[in-house]
Amino acid sequence: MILVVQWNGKGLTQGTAELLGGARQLAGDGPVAVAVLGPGAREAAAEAGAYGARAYAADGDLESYGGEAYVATLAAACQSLQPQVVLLPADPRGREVAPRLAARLGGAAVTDVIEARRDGDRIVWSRPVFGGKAVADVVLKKSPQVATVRPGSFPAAEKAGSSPAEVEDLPVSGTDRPLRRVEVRVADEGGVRLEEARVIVSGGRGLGGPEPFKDLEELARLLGGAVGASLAAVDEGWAPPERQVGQTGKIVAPDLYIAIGISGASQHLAGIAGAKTVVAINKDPEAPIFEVARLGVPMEYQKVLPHLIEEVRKLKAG
Ligand SMILES: Cc1cc2nc3c(=O)[nH]c(=O)nc-3n(C[C@H](O)[C@H](O)[C@H](O)COP(=O)(O)OP(=O)(O)OC[C@H]3O[C@@H](n4cnc5c(N)ncnc54)[C@H](O)[C@@H]3O)c2cc1C
Repeated sequence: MILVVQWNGKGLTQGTAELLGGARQLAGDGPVAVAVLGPGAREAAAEAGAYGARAYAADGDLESYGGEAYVATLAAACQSLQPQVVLLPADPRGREVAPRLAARLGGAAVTDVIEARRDGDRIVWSRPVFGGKAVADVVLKKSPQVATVRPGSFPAAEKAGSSPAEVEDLPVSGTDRPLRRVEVRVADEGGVRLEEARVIVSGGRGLGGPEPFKDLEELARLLGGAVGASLAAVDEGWAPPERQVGQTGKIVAPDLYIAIGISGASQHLAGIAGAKTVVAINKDPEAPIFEVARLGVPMEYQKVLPHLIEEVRKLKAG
């Protein structure tokens, strides 16, 4: 069995549909299952039926107990379900849980997977290394194989129907530890979430100040996308930290990534390795961003951006 995990219970997410797509590829004719952990998990898990997957739910407040509740609950589930592979989202929770879960089950973990394929009995997991400059193929020698998968790595599974799955309950464990959450502060991301955006318009230090980010927002709005930023722009206070793209920010995989005034440092590129098309506007024709850009505009952005916005506006109107 291949077990796909989702952390919260508000319906099955796009990310889970992608993990299900990957699970289906790797499972061949074998069974695929979804486990949803958190409040509302039962309802969300039932949607797995539409994908022909089995459904499990640990419906309860795990978040208050930190990573331990997720690890303990999943470990107990894996001990009874015996999956060969567990797929987790490559988000902060997934990065925390994957190695701990693998260690507890005597398995092995691989993080930040961007591709996976069957090679006979083995699964070959591909993950970026050296800040995205190279890709390593990894074969895990212990089972279960626990992998965190970056968004956009697999095409989302198609729904085969709409009938809800029978949901089996998983007991919630790990809530008897001394760690308790005292407060939650939710960052107001407003609009489209970076991780789910199909289009991202990102700005860097080359914008020269916070004002031009309003134009980036306008372009992103017209394209139905989200605004991103380099670490330099975030450090300057021109964009909030939750907008940072890169090695220490968000890992994104949009269809279109427009980088404006961003040099293309390896730490930034590490966050956009999964972008399908990169467009760069940068006044320095030698900027490394052009090495990954399919379309490059080696000009000052002030001379390009207003026209770009105007053209998109016309196209949308016409
Ligand atoms: C451990 C570590 C982790 C890091 N993590 C991240 C991360 O997650 N994300 C990240 O982004 N960075 C990260 N960095 C920082 C990274 O190394 C770079 O410093 C940063 O990405 C640079 O941001 P930038 O491209 O906006 O700025 P710069 O490198 O200063 O580039 C600005 C660019 O704008 C261009 N420009 C200037 N004026 C104009 C104009 N008028 N029109 C058009 N172009 C113009 C310039 O030619 C230049 O190429 C990390 C660094 C370290 C050491």
